[in-house]
Amino acid sequence: MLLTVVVIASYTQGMGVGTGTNRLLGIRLHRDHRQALRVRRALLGVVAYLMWISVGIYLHVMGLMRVELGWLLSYILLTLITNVVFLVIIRLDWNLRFRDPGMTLVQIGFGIFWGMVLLYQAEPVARGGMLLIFVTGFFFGVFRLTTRQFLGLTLFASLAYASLLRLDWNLMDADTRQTEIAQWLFLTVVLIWMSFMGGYVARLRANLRSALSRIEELAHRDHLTGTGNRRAITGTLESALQACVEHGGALAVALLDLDRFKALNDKLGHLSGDAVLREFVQRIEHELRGEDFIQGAPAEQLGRFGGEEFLVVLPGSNLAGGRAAAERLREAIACSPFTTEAGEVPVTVSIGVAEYRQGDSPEDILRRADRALYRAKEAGRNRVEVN
Ligand SMILES: Nc1nc2c(ncn2[C@@H]2O[C@H](COP(=O)(O)OP(=O)(O)OP(=O)(O)O)[C@@H](O)[C@H]2O)c(=O)[nH]1
Repeated sequence: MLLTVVVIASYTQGMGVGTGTNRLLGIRLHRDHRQALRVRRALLGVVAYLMWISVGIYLHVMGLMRVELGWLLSYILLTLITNVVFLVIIRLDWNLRFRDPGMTLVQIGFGIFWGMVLLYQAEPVARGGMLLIFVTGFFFGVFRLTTRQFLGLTLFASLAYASLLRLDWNLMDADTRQTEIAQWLFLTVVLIWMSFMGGYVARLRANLRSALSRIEELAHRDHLTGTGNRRAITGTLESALQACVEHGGALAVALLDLDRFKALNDKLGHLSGDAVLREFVQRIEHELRGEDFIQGAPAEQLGRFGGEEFLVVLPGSNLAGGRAAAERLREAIACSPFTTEAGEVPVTVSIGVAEYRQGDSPEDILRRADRALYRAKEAGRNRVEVN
C-alpha cells in the first residue's frame, strides 16, 4: 500500500503536480536533485512492473498461464524485491560509485529477464499481446542509452525470446510455431528500430544539455572581461544574504569603481580601456583566489556591475574585514601600472564597503556601499571608505 502511494506520488510529480503531493505525504525522494530524479525513474519502473504483474494476474484468471497461483505470488514478490533493491541502492547513494549512476542498463536488463520469465509461463496464444507491453520497458533507456547499448539489449531480448521458443518447441503445433517465429522476428525488428531511435534521442539530449550549459554560461558571464556579470554577482549576493538570514554570520560587499576611466578612454582609446578592464579583473580575481565559496558551494565572488563598476561579495567578513580585503584589492590595482597597446598606464580604483545588517535586502546593503564609494571619490579617489 505504502509502495503504491509512493509510486503515485512520484508519478504525479513527474506530471508537474508532485511537489505538493510529496510534501503533503511528507515524502522527500532524495536530498539531492539528481538522485531524486533517479528515485523517481526507479519508481516509474515499479509502475511498469505493476502493469506487467496485472497482466500476469489477468491471464491467470483467464486460464492462460501455465503456473499455479503460488508461482505467480512468488514472481510478484521477487520482482518487487528487485525494485526495492534498486531504490535502496539509490537512496543510500551506492549508485554514485557506478559509471552510470542511473543504472539504466542494469534496470532494463532485469526488466527483460523478468519479462521473459512471465512470457515463458504464458500460453503461446497470449504472448503476442504481452510483447506489446514488454517493449515499453525499453522506453526507459530512450534518454540515456547509446545505440550500441540499445543494440546489446536488443540482442539479449531477442536471444532470450529465441531460447524461450526453443524450450517450448516440442510442445507447439505447426501453426503456433509459425506464429511464434513471426512474433520473434517482429520483436527483434521493433527493438532494432527503437535502438536507433533511442540512440538518436540520447544524442539530441546530450546536445541540448551542452547547449543549455553554454547558454547558462553566457547568461552569467561578462563578455569582455570573462568575470561574472551583474546577474551572476547579484545572485551571489542574494545567496550570501540568505545564508546570513538562515545561519547568521557576517557578510560584507565592496563596490569598486575605476578612477577617471573616461579620461583614460579619451586619452588611450577604447581598446586600451578594454585591456585595462580585463587586467583589472585578472588582478582582482588573483587577489580573491580561494575565497569563492558560499555555504560550501562554489560561487562567483566578483562581478561586473556596470561599465567600469564591479561588485565583490565577501561572505564571512564584517566591516573591518571588508575594509581590509578592499585595501588589499585597491593596493593590487595601484601597485604597478597596467599594460596596454598604448603603453603602460597607472590605474587606481575607489572602493565603498558595507556590511550586512539584520533585515537588509540586497538593495539596502548595495545602497550603503554606493554611498561609501561616493565618499571615496569625493575624498580624492584611490581609497577605501566604509559605511
Ligand atoms: N573601454 C571601455 N570603456 C567603458 C566600458 N564601459 C564603460 N566605459 C567607460 O567608462 C567611462 C566611465 O566614466 P565616468 O562614469 O564619467 O567615470 P570616470 O571617468 O571613471 O570618473 P570617476 O568615476 O568619477 O573617477 C565612460 O567613459 C564609459 O564609456 C567598456 O566596456 N570599455
